[in-house]
Amino acid sequence: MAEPAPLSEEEQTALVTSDDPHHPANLICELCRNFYTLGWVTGTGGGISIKQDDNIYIAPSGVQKERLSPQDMFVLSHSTNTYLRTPTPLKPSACTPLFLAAYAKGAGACIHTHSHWAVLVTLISRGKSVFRIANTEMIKGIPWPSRKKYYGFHDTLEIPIIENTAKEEDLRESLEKAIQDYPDTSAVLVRRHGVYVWGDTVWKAKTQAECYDYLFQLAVEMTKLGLDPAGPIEPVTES
Ligand SMILES: CSCCC(=O)C(=O)COP(=O)(O)O
Ligand SMILES: [Zn+2]
Repeated sequence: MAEPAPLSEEEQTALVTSDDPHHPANLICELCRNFYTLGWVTGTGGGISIKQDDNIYIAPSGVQKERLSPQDMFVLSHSTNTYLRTPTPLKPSACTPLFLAAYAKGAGACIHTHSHWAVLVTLISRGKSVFRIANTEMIKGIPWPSRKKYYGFHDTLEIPIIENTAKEEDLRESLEKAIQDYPDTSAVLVRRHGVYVWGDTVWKAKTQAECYDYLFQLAVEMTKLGLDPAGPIEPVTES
């Protein structure tokens, strides 16, 4: 099939220009400012990508994510895997292959954070390739696709952990394997690095990223107190 003709300058600009605050190009800027205040995307690392119909919106690499403007956004066609918009002299996020792995699973948005809690949870998991937590209210914010429901309070949530690589883009293979091994997961932790979280929509991805981050913090604090995040509920012995 012939390559589609490249878009004109005006057409490329139109892809990222909208008064609608919910337009992906606007939303990525707003959410990155919020995520920066949470410590999720500081020092240019981390970010978010949003898919609208066939168009995937991606921020540039190596720029301060809290200072993005809609005109900085790359737009990739999912079906043809070609860029519709490439704002020079920028490069698309190094997380792009990882975002694409989430889109291959049917996601509508993918968030990558460098949250301390995500990093610490991979460290307390010492050499394990999965993190587990159970009997915690915020587990109920995480979908369980094969059961067509959300996890329940008493369920054990498992999040795969992969090892970091020198270059972000080289994580793709092990992230895809983790998704294969844990087909119900909507997050993959990267040891000493952070986490990728995806959801059906941008709002679901955001809610899930918040629930995961809460669970990671809780697990780290529980472990410091000598409590097992995946342990059973203690029976009540005194009235
Ligand atoms: C100091 S950030 C190191 C690279 C990284 O982990 C990352 O998430 C950067 O992504 P970018 O979108 O800036 O390519
Ligand atoms: Zn990163």
